[in-house]
Amino acid sequence: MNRIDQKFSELREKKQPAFIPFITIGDPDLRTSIDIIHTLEEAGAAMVELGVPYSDPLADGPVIQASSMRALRNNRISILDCIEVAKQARSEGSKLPFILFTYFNPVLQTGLDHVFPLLKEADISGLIIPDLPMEEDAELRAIAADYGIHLIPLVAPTSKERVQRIASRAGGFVYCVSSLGVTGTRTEFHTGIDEFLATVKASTDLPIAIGFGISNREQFVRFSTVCDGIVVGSALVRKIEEALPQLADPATRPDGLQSIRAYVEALIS
Ligand SMILES: O=P(O)(O)OC[C@@H](O)[C@@H](O)c1c[nH]c2ccccc12
Repeated sequence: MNRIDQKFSELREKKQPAFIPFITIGDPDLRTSIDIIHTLEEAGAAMVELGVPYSDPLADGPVIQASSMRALRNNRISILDCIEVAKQARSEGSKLPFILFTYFNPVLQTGLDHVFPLLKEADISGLIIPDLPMEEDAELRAIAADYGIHLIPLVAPTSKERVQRIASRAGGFVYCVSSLGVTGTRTEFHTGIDEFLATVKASTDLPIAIGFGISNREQFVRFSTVCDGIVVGSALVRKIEEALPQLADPATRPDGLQSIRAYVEALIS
């Protein structure tokens, strides 16, 4: 059974939402990303989105764009490096379901036939490719299914009539984007967000998760009543950015990791 499915059914039993953090792999470096993955797991993350840094993150706001640039500037992170990070974290005992988050170009450049065996070998359970529209995902969806890897679709409040079609082909869970525009913390969400979430929920038996803009406990609680999962990216990436000086020095590294853990624990428990 796919780790994502397993985790959602465990959490459903406990009537708990899945906290799904997003981090940019390689920001500030690969080893620190592995330590952050372990820290997120200790803090209560249900699964983790491992972001492949990309030079043209068109769907990302300033925080994640800066994070991608740091990762690429520090050490030219490739999609293969990110897959390796997942493999290493697993070999160090992580039980988290891993979701590789990547724009389509790095997958295309590496080649589907090359990427999928590596994803499988690294025990990666899901894939999110924000710039791969449903109309063009047939080949990738078929290969993902062969490897038992969920291709997790994004649905936006404007996806109205497409929601049904997108949800009917989804795997793992349906990622509901809370607002139009790019990633980044928000105080307001798309008007009609609750109706949108109800529409998605009615169109699939899969769990639904919400992302874009969530940063505080009040928002986490609000969306936990409707969604099975809550994704937090920018707010967490910002915390990592603030902790960079501590993470850079072995003497203060534990404090840096602790500040990340404290943020997550305050958010979800
Ligand atoms: O950063 P936010 O506002 O918390 O949103 C989650 C988001 O970071 C993560 O899921 C993600 C990172 N890059 C993306 C691009 C498109 C859709 C989603 C994403």
